[in-house]
Amino acid sequence: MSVEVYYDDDADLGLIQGRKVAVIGYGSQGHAHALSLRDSGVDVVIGLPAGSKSRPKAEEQGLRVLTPAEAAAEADVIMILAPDTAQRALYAEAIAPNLAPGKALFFGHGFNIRYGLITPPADVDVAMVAPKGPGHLVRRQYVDGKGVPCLVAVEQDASGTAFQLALSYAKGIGGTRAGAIRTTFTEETETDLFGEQAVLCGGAAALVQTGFEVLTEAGYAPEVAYFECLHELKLIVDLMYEGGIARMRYSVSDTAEYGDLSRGPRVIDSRVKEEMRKILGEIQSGEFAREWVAEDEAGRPNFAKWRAEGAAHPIEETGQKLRAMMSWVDRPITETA
Ligand SMILES: NC(=O)C1=CN([C@@H]2O[C@H](COP(=O)(O)OP(=O)(O)OC[C@H]3O[C@@H](n4cnc5c(N)ncnc54)[C@H](OP(=O)(O)O)[C@@H]3O)[C@@H](O)[C@H]2O)C=CC1
Ligand SMILES: CC[C@](O)(C(C)=O)C(=O)O
Ligand SMILES: [Mg+2]
Ligand SMILES: [Mg+2]
Repeated sequence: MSVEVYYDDDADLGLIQGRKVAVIGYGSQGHAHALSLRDSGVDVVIGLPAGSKSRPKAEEQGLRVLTPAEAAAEADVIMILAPDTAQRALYAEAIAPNLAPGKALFFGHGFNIRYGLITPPADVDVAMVAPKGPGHLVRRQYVDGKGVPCLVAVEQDASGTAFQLALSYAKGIGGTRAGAIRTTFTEETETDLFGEQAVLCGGAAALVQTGFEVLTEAGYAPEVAYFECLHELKLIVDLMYEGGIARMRYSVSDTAEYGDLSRGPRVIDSRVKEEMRKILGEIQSGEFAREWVAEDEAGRPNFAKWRAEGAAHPIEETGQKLRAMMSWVDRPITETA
């Protein structure tokens, strides 16, 4: 199945420049969207609760910060970039009362629409601009004149121009420099959850930790194991990013390539593939969404425990020491650029 990919020349920045945009939330994605839209000449206001710790970060950047309800009331386009689990209550309390015909409700991920946690009225546009990358890199790439690809979708086209408006927004954050793909809320939500669970975050982190454990438990130095299993992974993935798996295989030694071809499928075997299919099934059926919403409502006990266990893994201590010697690696995370 072929998809439509849109680039800068396909998008009219003037559409979003002609609207007032409320960015609700100023975290990883929120700061990137808000600052890049502003730098693209868009009138932006930030919506954050009164006691939010993000408020000073946005204000330091000269952005106007209101409550979510005030920002939603002022804006023509309301982009929700609060945590997925906070969006249902946020929408009911602050956004829904401030929607009116002609306004547009935007999302950075389809979770709340796909799983029926938010049901907007029929007279507003409902669209999504979902960058395929972490917010801090969305901003960094924009500043560097590059862009992170985006998925763009329209759930409800009350105005008849929702897609063009979403594409214009994507241009404002640098997405159409790299390419914006037209998709649906369902496809974005299900593939995004699958990607982060099985490959990008869950799969990659477990692979790195397990490789580190096997080497250190066999008596090898943690520093050697760290460089081998974590640091070098970025350099290997950089080659895949630039030219696919083929370019990585071109650059590594024939010995590495033979080991890759003969041993890789033993690590990621049919059992792993079957588990990936199960994970996808839990996403498609809504089981994962129900579990995550219930976990959040219970105060996130498992999330907190697993996060603490991850932070206490020996690879973190080893990495901290080694990265301290590499000023170009330990780049601080900021909500400015
Ligand atoms: N992280 C990423 O790179 C990506 C995220 N997305 C999607 O973007 C959305 C935002 O995620 P992400 O940027 O990670 O979120 P973060 O957790 O990084 O930031 C959330 C922001 O929302 C604020 N916030 C929390 N509760 C509320 C509320 N009730 N009302 C208004 N603001 C609130 C937080 O303020 P405070 O500082 O006070 O907590 C913070 O500024 C999600 O839908 C996510 O799936 C999509 C692609 C990638
Ligand atoms: C890979 C994780 C992600 O989907 C992202 C940065 O794209 C997220 O939800 O943060
Ligand atoms: Mg993602
Ligand atoms: Mg995601």
